[in-house]
Amino acid sequence: MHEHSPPIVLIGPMGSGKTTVGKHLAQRLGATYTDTDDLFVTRHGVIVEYFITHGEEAFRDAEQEIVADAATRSSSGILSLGGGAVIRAANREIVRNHGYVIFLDVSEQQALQRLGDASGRPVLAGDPARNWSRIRTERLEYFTDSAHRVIDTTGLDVDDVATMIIEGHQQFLARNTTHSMSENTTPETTDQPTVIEVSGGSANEMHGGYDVAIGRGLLSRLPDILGAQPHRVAIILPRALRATGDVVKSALDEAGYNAVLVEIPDSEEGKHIEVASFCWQVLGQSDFTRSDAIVSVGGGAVSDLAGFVAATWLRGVRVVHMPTTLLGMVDAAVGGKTGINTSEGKNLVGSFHPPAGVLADLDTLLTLPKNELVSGLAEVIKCGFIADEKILDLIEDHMSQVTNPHSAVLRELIERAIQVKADIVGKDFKEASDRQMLNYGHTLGHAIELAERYQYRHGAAVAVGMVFAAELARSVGRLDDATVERHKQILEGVGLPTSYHGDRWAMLLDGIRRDKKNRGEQLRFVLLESQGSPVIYDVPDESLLFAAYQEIAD
Ligand SMILES: NC(=O)c1ccc[n+]([C@@H]2O[C@H](COP(=O)([O-])OP(=O)(O)OC[C@H]3O[C@@H](n4cnc5c(N)ncnc54)[C@H](O)[C@@H]3O)[C@@H](O)[C@H]2O)c1
Ligand SMILES: O=C(O)C(=O)C[C@@H](O)[C@H](O)[C@H](O)COP(=O)(O)O
Repeated sequence: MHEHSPPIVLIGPMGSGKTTVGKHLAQRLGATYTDTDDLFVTRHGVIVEYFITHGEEAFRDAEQEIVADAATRSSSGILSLGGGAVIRAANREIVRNHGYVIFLDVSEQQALQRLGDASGRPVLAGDPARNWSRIRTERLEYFTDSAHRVIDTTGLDVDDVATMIIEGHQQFLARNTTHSMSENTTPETTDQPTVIEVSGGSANEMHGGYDVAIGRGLLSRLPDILGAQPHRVAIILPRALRATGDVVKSALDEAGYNAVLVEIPDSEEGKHIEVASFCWQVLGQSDFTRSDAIVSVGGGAVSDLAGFVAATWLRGVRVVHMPTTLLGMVDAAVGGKTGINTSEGKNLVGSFHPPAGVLADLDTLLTLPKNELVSGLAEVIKCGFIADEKILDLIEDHMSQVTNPHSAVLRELIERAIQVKADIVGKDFKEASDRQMLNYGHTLGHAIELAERYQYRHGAAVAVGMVFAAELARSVGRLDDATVERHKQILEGVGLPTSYHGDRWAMLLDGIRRDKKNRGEQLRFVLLESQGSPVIYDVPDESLLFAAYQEIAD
């Protein structure tokens, strides 16, 4: 580590690995390691005793002095902050202005495993699991607020976490050679974006084509896509992405638009008619006209809902998607399908409404939890099986890199998956024929999501659905054993499920009967006849489905 590099500051809840990762990082970088809790003990004695004798306020005052000293004195090195230090706004500002701040997060289960019997942690006494969760939740906003980057350390090896931090730190330094650190909320472009066109002009054409840009620091492109016409812009986003939304809003306000933030419930909770109705209300009260525009910032649930609102408000206004999940980038934001769920099923109400453009900023993936990256990989793998085998080869050859948001492999996977989708959507926007192939794995997948009341990740459900489709294809003599096995190997390899509860068939069949590909009583599936050759299969007899289900039932 260069002697004048800003310190790497680790924050996070108990058990997230601050000490272990911090010491390991210091060793790898030949840097110093400082822990504010250790400094506290050296200056004031045992923390718990100080806390009890002097009270929390006095403890936080003393801790604040230590944080200020440690952050400003160390021009380099690794600094680990006591878990509660982020409660003080002053501490958050100090570390953010003086260092590269990493929020190490962790699951409750893994934190408790790491903490052992937690006897040295009086704040966990009584019910460690409940107390740990409560404390993490209370501090979550502060952690997120202070951090330049979030890393979920659950299940990760300490050396891998260190590598992610070192790579991130190098990029951070590169970005800050010409900017002060406090300006670092919007990462700067360090490379050329890739632009993939989704062409219009097919028989069922209803748009003139649009671009999907993939790269870093793409926000500056937004005004160009919106154009001069819109006066008002509604940025639809979930609460969790408020900080990103603020940055987008400032950029739009600076560019002369009148931008409003419209916060909606997270994930599938947002894909409801009540939420659409709330958005229509905001647009109405803000006097949104036909020349105004909507920007979605978030995952697939947000682009589906925001796209639906854009499609229906005044019978259609412009929408630009800024996907912030892998799944959103490679799939949901790309093809102009919009929709909401009803209590009977997934995406049952919706519309085809092309975006004016899509900005897939890879830097947003830096904060995405690993399970969400894994979920997005299901749609990438789907594109591999239905069209581009190189996707599968890349994943098999670089398994450890596919969830690393910095890796060139992940970027190539994203670009290839988008290309597959763009090629299909460009020819059949309204799903009259070939577009149905993008539904590979979704017939059972959507039924699982419904059965799970949308508490199951979309990608995970699609993964199970693809293995089911592969088993069905094998059982009717369409697909060879090796390709079926390849489904299981690759999906399991990245951490996706390939089986589902044996006792849920009746419930799943209900969902399958409501799939949009069915015609009348005829159930239809997308099956593979070989790698890269999907077809529509009219199911001649429901008992075939049940038999295939036995192959994936656990
Ligand atoms: N329209 C389409 O063509 C299409 C295609 C595929 C999927 N979909 C739909 O997309 C939805 C799934 O999308 P998804 O997997 O993106 O899920 P999601 O939108 O629910 O997002 C997953 C979670 O990640 C959080 N998040 C988003 N960006 C983040 C970031 N940068 N850092 C940290 N957290 C972040 C969200 O707040 C949310 O909690 C489903 O509803 C599915 O039906 C639609
Ligand atoms: O773009 C498409 O077409 C797809 O089918 C992509 C799917 O991955 C996606 O999940 C889509 O939302 C499913 O659409 P639906 O029509 O089955 O609701």
